[in-house]
Amino acid sequence: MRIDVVSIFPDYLAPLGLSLPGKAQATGLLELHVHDLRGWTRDRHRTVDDTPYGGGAGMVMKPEPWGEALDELLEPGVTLVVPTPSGEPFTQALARELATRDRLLFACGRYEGIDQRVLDEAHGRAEVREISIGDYVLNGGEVAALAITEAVVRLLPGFMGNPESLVEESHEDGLLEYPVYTKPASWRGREVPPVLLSGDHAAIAAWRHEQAVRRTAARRPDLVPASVVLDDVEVRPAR
Ligand SMILES: Nc1ccc2ncsc2c1
Repeated sequence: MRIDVVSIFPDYLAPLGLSLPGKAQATGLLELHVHDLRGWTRDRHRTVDDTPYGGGAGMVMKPEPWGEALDELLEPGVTLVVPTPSGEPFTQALARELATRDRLLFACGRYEGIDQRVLDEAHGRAEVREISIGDYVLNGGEVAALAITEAVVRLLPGFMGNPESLVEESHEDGLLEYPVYTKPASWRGREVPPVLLSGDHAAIAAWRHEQAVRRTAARRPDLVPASVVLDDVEVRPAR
């Protein structure tokens, strides 16, 4: 997979050279290119934003630099990923979908966003996915690009040493992860649940699944499959 990221803060993407994505690059599974949007500006001040038509606070990213960046990078077969608070929610299912693509191009907006005409034009010639990583206020799309990249890259075939570890993870089966324990067996008067020391793998698997369901019901009732009924789990009311 090749990933290109365009941002006015390219250094923000430096962590992609470390840990998971860094390893993928070293093994040839991932080709990563980070670009400074200002490289596609034409004026001496390298202007990337301007005031919004219709008034209002903040600035909007100008279409010209983005248009030229996409002219160069949005080649046939590239999926354009636009992190935005108004996007579709990013989920593990969407991460799996993006992991099937040959090339991703992240357009990281700042300010109040990118002139809509850039996205409208891109829709006419490429797959465009506007994606949100959550309902809170960030200053731009770079954090989302980091998160989406990590979630996608670790799904690339051959990247994770033990593919089995991908199956048990949180959200892979739609549930939150069960609680985990390691040595020592007793710590500050707190003991590891005995079932985990029993060697009974069926009992351990059953306990872990029940813990995952209980934790999901308590913290994320929206994720609990309708088929599951837990009569003794306190589910916090939706705020
Ligand atoms: N403010 C905000 C919230 C979510 C989000 N997701 C991708 S960019 C972004 C920006």
